Amino acid sequence: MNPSRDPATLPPEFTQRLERLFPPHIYERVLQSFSSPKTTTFRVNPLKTDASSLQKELESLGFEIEAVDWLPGAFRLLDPDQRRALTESGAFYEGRLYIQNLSSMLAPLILAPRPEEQVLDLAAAPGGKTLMMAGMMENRGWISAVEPVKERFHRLKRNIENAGAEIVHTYMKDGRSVGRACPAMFDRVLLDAPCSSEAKFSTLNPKSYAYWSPRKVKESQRLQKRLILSAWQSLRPGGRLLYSTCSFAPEENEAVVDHLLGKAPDAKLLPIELPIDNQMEGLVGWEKKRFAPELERARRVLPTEEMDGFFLALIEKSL
Ligand SMILES: C[S@@+](CC[C@H](N)C(=O)[O-])C[C@H]1O[C@@H](n2cnc3c(N)ncnc32)[C@H](O)[C@@H]1O
Repeated sequence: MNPSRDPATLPPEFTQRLERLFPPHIYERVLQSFSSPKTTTFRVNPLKTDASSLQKELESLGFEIEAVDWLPGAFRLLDPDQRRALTESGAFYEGRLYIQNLSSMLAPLILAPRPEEQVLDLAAAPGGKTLMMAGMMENRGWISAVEPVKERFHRLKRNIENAGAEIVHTYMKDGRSVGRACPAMFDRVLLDAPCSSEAKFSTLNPKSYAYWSPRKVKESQRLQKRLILSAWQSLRPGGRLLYSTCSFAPEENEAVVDHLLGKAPDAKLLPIELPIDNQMEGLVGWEKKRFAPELERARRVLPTEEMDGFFLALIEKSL
């Protein structure tokens, strides 16, 4: 498969599923986003510097950047040709900045961990969200970051050391076992679940969807259902769980959260306020399957020229 600007190169079974999921005007937009290059965005690491010093440092080196007005500490790189130079800059190497899609930054923003809390990141590598949470917690408290895949685990460790995130403790473990091992231990749990990644497919990188199939979506769902129950078990009463994926598939999103709601009478979905326009509430046109009405509170972030597609659900455990 060769890189192409034509969305017609995506697997037809995949685009048909999207067509059933979204209203026509959104479907067209989503489809086009798979063939457009994305703006590079990044985040200041407040454990090493502050946004205005970072901005001055990068501008003095000739980088064309702009602060994202709805997300303090986030920037966009205006000149796409400077991406390579950014990844070779001292600020990048020394962990003063972290390149991250804006959609990914929404998960910590909505979970909102605070200093001194006990936090679990159940699927953590390479660590972008873990590090953002360590910054929000001002390096005070405790973050357990779990990742079972060896190479990814070591990358996570390197990123944490480089960022100076001293409150992060890493565990090379399967997230499915954590709930049983650490019941009711955490104030906040992030489950940024392994998924089919279909909201990040790009026709410019056909490898991104080379192995996609409806069967893969179902396989992801099986793992996600077990991970969400483990995440729930590890959460203390009164605590909050943020479930996110970079997939559009209801099987990997609503169905997984619905599975938890069916097993946990103490689970309640909370409304989510996102500071962006490109979002969609609830489900449109997804065939016969019905989910708990509360699922309307979950959000899909629609892809744009600078944001990947994303799904977010915030769930609270009753006291
Ligand atoms: C979407 S990525 C996480 C991205 C990360 N939160 C970030 O922002 O950098 C999902 C991660 O889950 C890991 N994973 C796969 N199976 C897992 C399991 N059984 N338990 C925990 N994590 C798992 C994958 O290796 C992958 O690193």
